Amino acid sequence: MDELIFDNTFLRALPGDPLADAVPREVRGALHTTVMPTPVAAPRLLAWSREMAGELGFSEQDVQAPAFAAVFAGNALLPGMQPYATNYGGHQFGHWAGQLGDGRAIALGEAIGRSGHRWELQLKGAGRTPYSRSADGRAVLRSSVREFLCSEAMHHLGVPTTRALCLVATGEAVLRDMFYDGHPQLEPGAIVCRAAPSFIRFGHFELPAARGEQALLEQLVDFTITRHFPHLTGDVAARRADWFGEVCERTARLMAEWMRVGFVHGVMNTDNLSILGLTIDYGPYGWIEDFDPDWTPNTTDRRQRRYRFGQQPAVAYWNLGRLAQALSPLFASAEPLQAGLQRYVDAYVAAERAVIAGKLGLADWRDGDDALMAAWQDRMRDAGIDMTLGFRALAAIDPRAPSLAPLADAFYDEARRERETPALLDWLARYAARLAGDPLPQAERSARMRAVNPRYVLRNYLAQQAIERAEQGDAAGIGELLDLLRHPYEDQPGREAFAARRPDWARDRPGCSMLSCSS
Ligand SMILES: Nc1ncnc2c1ncn2[C@@H]1O[C@H](COP(=O)(O)OP(=O)(O)OP(=O)(O)O)[C@@H](O)[C@H]1O
Ligand SMILES: [Mg+2]
Repeated sequence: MDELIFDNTFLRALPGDPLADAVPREVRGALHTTVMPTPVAAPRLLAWSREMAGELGFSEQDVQAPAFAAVFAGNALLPGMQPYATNYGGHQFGHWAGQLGDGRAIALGEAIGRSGHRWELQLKGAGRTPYSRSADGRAVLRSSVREFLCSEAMHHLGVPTTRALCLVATGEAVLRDMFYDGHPQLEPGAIVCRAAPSFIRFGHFELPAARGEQALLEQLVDFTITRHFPHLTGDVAARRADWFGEVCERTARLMAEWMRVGFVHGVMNTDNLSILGLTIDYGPYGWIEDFDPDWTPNTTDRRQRRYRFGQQPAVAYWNLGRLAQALSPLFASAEPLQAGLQRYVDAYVAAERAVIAGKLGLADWRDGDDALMAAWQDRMRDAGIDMTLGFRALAAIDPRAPSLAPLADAFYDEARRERETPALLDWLARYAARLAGDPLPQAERSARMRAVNPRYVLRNYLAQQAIERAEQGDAAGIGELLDLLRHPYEDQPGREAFAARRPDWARDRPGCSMLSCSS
């Protein structure tokens, strides 16, 4: 375990807070504060990612040793680890919120993986930092299970994401008012060790910009480019312009991926958008079940629905606008920033077309295919079809004799199924006609479709079942789900139940369809 090498560039290259304690405060002129994780009573390993452990050179024996749980609960450090919390701001639900920062996330350092890639390791729920404001710096088991599982599930789906190394129970209770209704309860606490090339967010740039700390902003921009976008060349002005454009493009591709798999982030504040285009902060996220572009899992956003599924690409664009505004002091004119934002639009259109062609099994996107997709989404919404099952079933449609048989298990409501059958058959006929003019042989088409339309996703109720088991002391359900979600595109004999549509009991149940921000 001691062989892991750390090279803590963020800490070394960027200005830090002269104070090193966890007293809540405004931290100016600095991007990080040295702060130790607060030790916990009884660390116990609940789950771990085989792939991430392998990348970091941890053997199964290492992982199972008590020292591993101690390190990733924040009770001990490996040589080379230098804990710190970072300083960022953000727009929350459309409003500038000022300094936020890592209030419960503590970075341990940047480890060099077996592949040569660098991984910033970060504990979420490791205790108070100067950025905790009035909160406790901790995380509950339920939100930590969800973060651990979804980080790895998204990776296996091929969606850019921060990763998770392990999940450790703290043996301590955390007080949470889950529905903000005046009924706080003690819940088991946990810590996830996340891993990513960097956790830099849009909000890291917004905060120094809002404070007029231009030199700090410039340092952060140039550090980000040098460390994380080394392929960009040219003079400083050109590199900065290209960098912003690439951030826009990566964000566009990420949005197309979320829309492809039916992921709703739930809290797309600018402090939760990664500068590397990774999915970051698995809070009150959810997966689309009965197809509804207006759905959001986040109970805090129930009325405004700012972060609803169908709105995500537009919100990302709005967030990039805030980033552009923050960066504007570094540009002689607005033109490069506007060009970058245009790159978002163009990249999103291109990525969306590729997603449409992939999900419908078309050799190439052609004029009219977006309307075909939109019509299918309308049919799924009106008929109450499960998104994952609905798309997966399309691969089994025979274009010479289209029928609804492959969709038999995808409906949530019998009456709506009956009512919408004629419209569905019309759509199938239109789809079959489109396939008739497409060069892909049927077998290849089906295989391609199954490679982009997952069979297994982290359905909200599945995560909730694993959480409830873990809360009862049996963490095995977490590992079982992770194992399933390692191969989301393969039919896994014996595991059909995990692909089934959400059971009725889970429809309106907290944790299954409604998630609280309280975590
Ligand atoms: N229990 C807590 N203690 C201290 N700070 C917290 C706590 N929960 C959230 N915060 C802080 O509130 C802000 C917004 O929280 P948000 O829910 O977006 O993030 P998060 O889930 O804690 O973390 P991350 O974005 O790192 O995944 C962040 O600054 C976060 O650190
Ligand atoms: Mg956050």
